[in-house]
Amino acid sequence: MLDQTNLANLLEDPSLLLDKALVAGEWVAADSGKTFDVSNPARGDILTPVPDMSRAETARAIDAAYVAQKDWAAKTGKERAAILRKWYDLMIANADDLARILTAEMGKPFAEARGEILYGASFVEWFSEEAKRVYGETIPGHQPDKRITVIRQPVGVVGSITPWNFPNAMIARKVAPALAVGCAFVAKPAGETPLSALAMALLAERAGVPKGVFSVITSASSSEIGKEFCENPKVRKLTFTGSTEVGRILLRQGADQVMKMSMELGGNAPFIVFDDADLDAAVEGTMISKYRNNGQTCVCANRIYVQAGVYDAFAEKLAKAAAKLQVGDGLEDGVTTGPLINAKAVDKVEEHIADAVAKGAKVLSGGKRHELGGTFFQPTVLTGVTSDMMVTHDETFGPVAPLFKFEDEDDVIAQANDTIYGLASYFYARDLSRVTRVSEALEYGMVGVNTGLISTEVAPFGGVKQSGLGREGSSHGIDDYLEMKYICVSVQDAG
Ligand SMILES: NC(=O)C1=CN([C@@H]2O[C@H](COP(=O)(O)OP(=O)(O)OC[C@H]3O[C@@H](n4cnc5c(N)ncnc54)[C@H](OP(=O)(O)O)[C@@H]3O)[C@@H](O)[C@H]2O)C=CC1
Ligand SMILES: O=C(O)CCCC(=O)O
Repeated sequence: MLDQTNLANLLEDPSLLLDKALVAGEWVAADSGKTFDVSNPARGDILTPVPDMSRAETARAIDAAYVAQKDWAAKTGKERAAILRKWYDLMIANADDLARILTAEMGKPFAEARGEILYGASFVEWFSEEAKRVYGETIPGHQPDKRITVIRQPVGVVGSITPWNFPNAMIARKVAPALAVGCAFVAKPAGETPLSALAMALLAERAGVPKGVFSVITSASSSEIGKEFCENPKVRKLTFTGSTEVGRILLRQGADQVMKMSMELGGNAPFIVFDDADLDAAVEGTMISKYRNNGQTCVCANRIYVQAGVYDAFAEKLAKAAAKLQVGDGLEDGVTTGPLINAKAVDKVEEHIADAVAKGAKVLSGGKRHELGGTFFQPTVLTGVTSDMMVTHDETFGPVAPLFKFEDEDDVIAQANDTIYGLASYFYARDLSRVTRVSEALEYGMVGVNTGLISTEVAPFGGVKQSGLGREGSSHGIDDYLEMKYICVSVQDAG
């Protein structure tokens, strides 16, 4: 049993565990002196208090960002790239410590947390490379004397609000493109998981990111910080990952300033298994897509549609695989599945299962709170799930695999698309025509074909419909942090 009573004792570099926030280049307490506690969801013990900041500290961070951004943008792409590359190297060098901090505050198993650190760092690496490629355009003039060029310039100061489920990667894939193109950045991480963000900011400082270019505001009053981002005229863009409900609030709040918005919101991912699929591969893909991060990702399979001919065999194999997951404290060896983030999340999972069972579904595996207590929950498989059940329309965000039975392709596509969401979707099939047809028919920003894991820094991550606006990652990931400027020059005759 590891001694986690003091997280700092588990770290090779204990200075990465911070209890101050980074505002305008200084590590400080809240003006009021108030703090709030960050706790370990696996054990319930308090890891450390952090400053409970308000609009005033946020405004100071924005002021500093506004000033610092000018010099940062004036550097060459190559100079910014070198600093980001150093930041990437430091994230890799400190990956174990960053992963321990992440597991302690969020709960995901250490190996998965380490995977997230590498994933987060990959965005810093990718965008350090893109910093040198912020290309413009030349357009043939519309009149003989006219020369037209298009340049792309940083939007300026960016505010970010991110959730607890990926405390490192969700910030990394926003701050990296922002800094790469010359923006300055003020981050507000989730109240549950600010420690990963603070550790990242310390490493950014060590890498040479200048004072004021990257601030991290810790606060238990997220709505107040959100208002400052939306109402302060020095902030030109807000980037958010979280629930669709909060995304709508922020879009409304930002409307008065007509600010640029990137939204990565909720999902309700369909995962379809056709009769011709490789069943074992489909089970493996479902396990990754459904139980990764204990079901707490916006791209997790939420509705699993299985064609009638393979339904029973698939359900049996999936239940067997789910029963093998090792639930426990993510810092213990061999654990594959941590706790849920909080009691509210457990209530939601229980509500979805109870509703499904009351309407006729059967629990094939799991179904209950785990004997470990706290917010641990048994990985669950439900059969006989139908469209009148809550799980059909609402993201469970937990370890519940609801299996729907379907007969034909048109019917399952209609069911898969019958949602306000459009983030990730998945299907398993071997028929090439079907693969093409179904990929085109799914109304989603991302489609995984014969794979349950689609996330990578090299591809554009994002949704359609009410799952969001904009894309993160890939060469497109910088677009939202840039403004286009068109310059028209009239060339006078030499004489
Ligand atoms: N797309 C995704 O990746 C995610 C989707 N979700 C979905 O949302 C559900 C609820 O999860 P939850 O964590 O409550 O998600 P929220 O959308 O409430 O929280 C995400 C982030 O937004 C902040 N926030 C909350 N309310 C406001 C506000 N009014 N103004 C500004 N910022 C705000 C939170 O801060 P703080 O935590 O400090 O309150 C957090 O940093 C989940 O069950 C899941 O369905 C959740 C997380 C991620
Ligand atoms: O849950 C999210 O918000 C993002 C999922 C992480 C990823 O796969 O990139």
